[in-house]
Amino acid sequence: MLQAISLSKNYQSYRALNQLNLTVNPGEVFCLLGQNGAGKTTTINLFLGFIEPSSGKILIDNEEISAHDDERRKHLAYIPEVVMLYSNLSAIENLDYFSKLAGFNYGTSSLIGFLKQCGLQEAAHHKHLSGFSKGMRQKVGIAIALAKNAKIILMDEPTSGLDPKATAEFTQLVKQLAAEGKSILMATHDIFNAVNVGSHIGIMKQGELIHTLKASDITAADLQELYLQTI
Ligand SMILES: Nc1ncnc2c1ncn2[C@@H]1O[C@H](COP(=O)(O)OP(=O)(O)OP(=O)(O)O)[C@@H](O)[C@H]1O
Repeated sequence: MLQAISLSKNYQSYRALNQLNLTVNPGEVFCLLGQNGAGKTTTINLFLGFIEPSSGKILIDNEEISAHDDERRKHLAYIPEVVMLYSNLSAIENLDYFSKLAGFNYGTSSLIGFLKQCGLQEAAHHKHLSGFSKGMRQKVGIAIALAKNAKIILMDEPTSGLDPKATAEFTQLVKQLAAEGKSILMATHDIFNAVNVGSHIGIMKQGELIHTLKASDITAADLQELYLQTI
């Protein structure tokens, strides 16, 4: 379980995040919406330990973690908008490399199993990443998260720039991860996808979480209206 308690971040005198309270339980997909500059990436970067909070707490499984707690952050995986992998290595080689970095040494059949679970077509398993689409890279990124046995997955605008089929495949995969008990926090600009994939939705404005809703309680059209009224 991932939690922020009164989490705030200042960049010099600018308050980028103000007193954020947020919980993502196992099996939940929390989608963060908000205009450019609302504080979504700042939130994700704080959870990842890329930046230090000015005040407030971050908890994983009810235990507070510091910005430098790399050991406890092993439970976290990160899927950015563009998954950074080695273009001159194949999907299997990338997966093997990043798994080993996280302390896991898998045989080829297990590595193939992770890639298959993420829907990467078999013909691509041994191909260099240089020819991969954005959607294919994301599948490898998620395979790495699975191989790391991450309980919590943070995603920053993962469907931005994906075509509708790749978005649908990605959405299906995220639902599958949640069904397996992962806690997922996703920053997105895609209101339709937030309702589709999210269990919970937050709308941020100027560093504050203004609304938190259950996705089952709102339609995409109503969410869009609420979003436009809020921002
Ligand atoms: N390193 C930094 N130094 C100063 N200000 C920053 C820094 N990083 C972010 N900010 C500011 O903090 C605010 C929140 O930025 P953040 O990137 O979290 O927004 P966001 O909601 O992720 O936006 P987007 O949708 O464009 O990704 C913005 O006003 C941004 O300019």
